[in-house]
Amino acid sequence: MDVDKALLVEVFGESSDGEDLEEEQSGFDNGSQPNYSWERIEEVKGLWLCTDFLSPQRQASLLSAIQDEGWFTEASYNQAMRFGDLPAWATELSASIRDVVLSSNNLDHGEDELCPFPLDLLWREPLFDQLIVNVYHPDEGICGHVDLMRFEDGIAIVSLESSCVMHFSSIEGTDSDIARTKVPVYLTPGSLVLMSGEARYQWKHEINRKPGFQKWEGEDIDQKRRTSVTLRKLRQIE
Ligand SMILES: O=C(O)CCC(=O)C(=O)O
Ligand SMILES: [Fe+2]
Repeated sequence: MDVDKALLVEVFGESSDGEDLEEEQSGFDNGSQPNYSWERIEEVKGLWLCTDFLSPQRQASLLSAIQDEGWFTEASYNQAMRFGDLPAWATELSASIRDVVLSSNNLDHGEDELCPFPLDLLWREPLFDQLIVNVYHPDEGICGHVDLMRFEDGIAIVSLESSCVMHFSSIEGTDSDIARTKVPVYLTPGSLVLMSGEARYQWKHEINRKPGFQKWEGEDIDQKRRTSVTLRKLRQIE
């Protein structure tokens, strides 16, 4: 087995017709029925959450593939970026994102609003060509921002290691109710967030991990190290 194949097998398991593996890899409980849980965040058009995107085993494998890159050898290193050709594990992750969108029930609905990722974005090649891995220690987060315009529409974020709340706030002025309201989204390890359209361009996203801000259903979230993988596509320069 060559190194790339060995790595892919480690991260994503052996391709096999065995039923158990099929279930593990595809999220299909009987080979035909999709069983991923997709949640549409109603307040933020274009924002979708798939809470069970990666099984615990795949989360562990993905983390070890990231670790094997050797990007985070010092505690002070907390971000790595790659452009263009992505590592094999990230290309596989992209393929899994395409698969999990295709498994959603809403594809043939015809209404973009009910599809987790617009189909024209889903079928672009490559789906993603830019990768950021962020490592956050307790109390560290990311300030409210809209991702840079140098990236196309259609952004994916995979969460690993621990849970956090990401807040979305409209970029509209501060006067309206909608601008004041922050929409909380609970990101658990193994979850996938997809942002397109309004969610990508009209809403800022932030993770405030200062004491008192990480609460879910009234309870403080116990902060631990969190790793995230963000996948985007660079805009072509015209
Ligand atoms: O870590 C995250 O979940 C978000 C990262 C992010 O928003 C970014 O890299 O632009
Ligand atoms: Fe971002």
